[in-house]
Amino acid sequence: MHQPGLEQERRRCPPRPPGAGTCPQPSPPRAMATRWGICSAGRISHDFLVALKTLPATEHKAVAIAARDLARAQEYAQKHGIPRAYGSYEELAQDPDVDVVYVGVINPEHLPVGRLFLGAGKHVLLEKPLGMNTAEVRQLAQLAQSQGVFLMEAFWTRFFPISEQIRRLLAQGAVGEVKLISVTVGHPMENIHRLVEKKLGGGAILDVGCYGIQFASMVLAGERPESIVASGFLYPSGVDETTSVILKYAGKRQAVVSCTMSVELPNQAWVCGTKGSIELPAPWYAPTTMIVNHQRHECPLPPPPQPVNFSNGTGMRYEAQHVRECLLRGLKESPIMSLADSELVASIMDTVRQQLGVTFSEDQQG
Ligand SMILES: NC(=O)C1=CN([C@@H]2O[C@H](COP(=O)(O)OP(=O)(O)OC[C@H]3O[C@@H](n4cnc5c(N)ncnc54)[C@H](OP(=O)(O)O)[C@@H]3O)[C@@H](O)[C@H]2O)C=CC1
Ligand SMILES: O=C(O)[C@H](O)[C@H](O)[C@H](O)CO
Repeated sequence: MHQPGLEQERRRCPPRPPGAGTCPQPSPPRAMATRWGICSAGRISHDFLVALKTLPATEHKAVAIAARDLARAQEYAQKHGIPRAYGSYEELAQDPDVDVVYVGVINPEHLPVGRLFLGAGKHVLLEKPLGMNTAEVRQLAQLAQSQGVFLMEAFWTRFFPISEQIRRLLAQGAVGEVKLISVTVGHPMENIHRLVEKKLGGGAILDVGCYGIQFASMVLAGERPESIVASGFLYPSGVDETTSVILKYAGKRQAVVSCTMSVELPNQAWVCGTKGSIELPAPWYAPTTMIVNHQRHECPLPPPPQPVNFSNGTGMRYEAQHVRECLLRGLKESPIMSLADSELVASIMDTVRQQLGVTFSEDQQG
């Protein structure tokens, strides 16, 4: 499963300190390309493949793709120049030439599909939310640990150069003590079947609210809130439509996250501190601009070589680069999006869903 070149490189590269971030510039060619397997021929898998094409082919190669239907896997393989297509995820798991699998399946499948690849000894980059609840996140984290493989939740937001700069600015005290984090995230998405159906793991909290919660967690360096208060509305299907969450932290600090699937929100984020503020314009969760103490900074993305489904979709290049860096260093989890942080985000979402009365069948399973 491991490439000899990568193993050698691992020995040469000492781990970087947590929070050091990923270099936004293309890194010089080192060792062999990271060989990606792609699990699913869905919308986000398409964007991930386009994002990989914005990186040097000497560093990132999509070598195989699997979908539940072979014809769709073949269609994606042809569109994206991927050498091998499989009609089952199991075949991808057994491909010895795949180093790391990008998993872009619907939420309730994250646990079983994640288990399949981790169990086969593959490194895994698994779409958000890592699990349907904290128990699922723990199961995946434990399996990755026992298998000695890398696992990361694909919160792409954290790996944009702007996010790296935010972490640096906060550490330098550029806005003083953070007092309020304010985030809105939401679009009209009621026409997306997987988002309104309970058995498909729908609802705004798991789909987009998670971005706001992980952002608060990043800004406050993984601190656990003292209290969580949520208020919202559900669809008749039992998944959440619109929710606002107040996370209260020690020392009179708050994060306020509003999310919805029914209307377009401003999709902006603010971090307000005792000495200034950081503002992220829309779409803040895929940030290419920030305004720090009234000064604007831009960090544009390379143009997509093919059309993408999601705004700034090529921004997934940064998480892919980060995964490669982690693998080169022999890390089993990311210092930027740790499994403890995934667990914290999941546990906050569990509490929010409990307060709203949103329960999935996965919540009943121990
Ligand atoms: N980081 C980001 O910006 C984004 C992340 N996401 C995340 O990615 C995941 C997928 O979202 P998206 O690509 O929009 O969704 P799609 O509906 O486009 O694709 C989901 C894929 O899930 C697979 N799947 C596996 N089991 C089932 C099942 N029982 N029913 C339906 N589909 C199944 C299918 O794979 P197959 O092709 O094998 O049939 C399908 O292609 C979600 O977890 C979402 O949260 C989504 C959008 C943006
Ligand atoms: O992460 C995302 O951006 C989401 O899953 C989208 O909100 C969703 O696919 C609707 O476009």
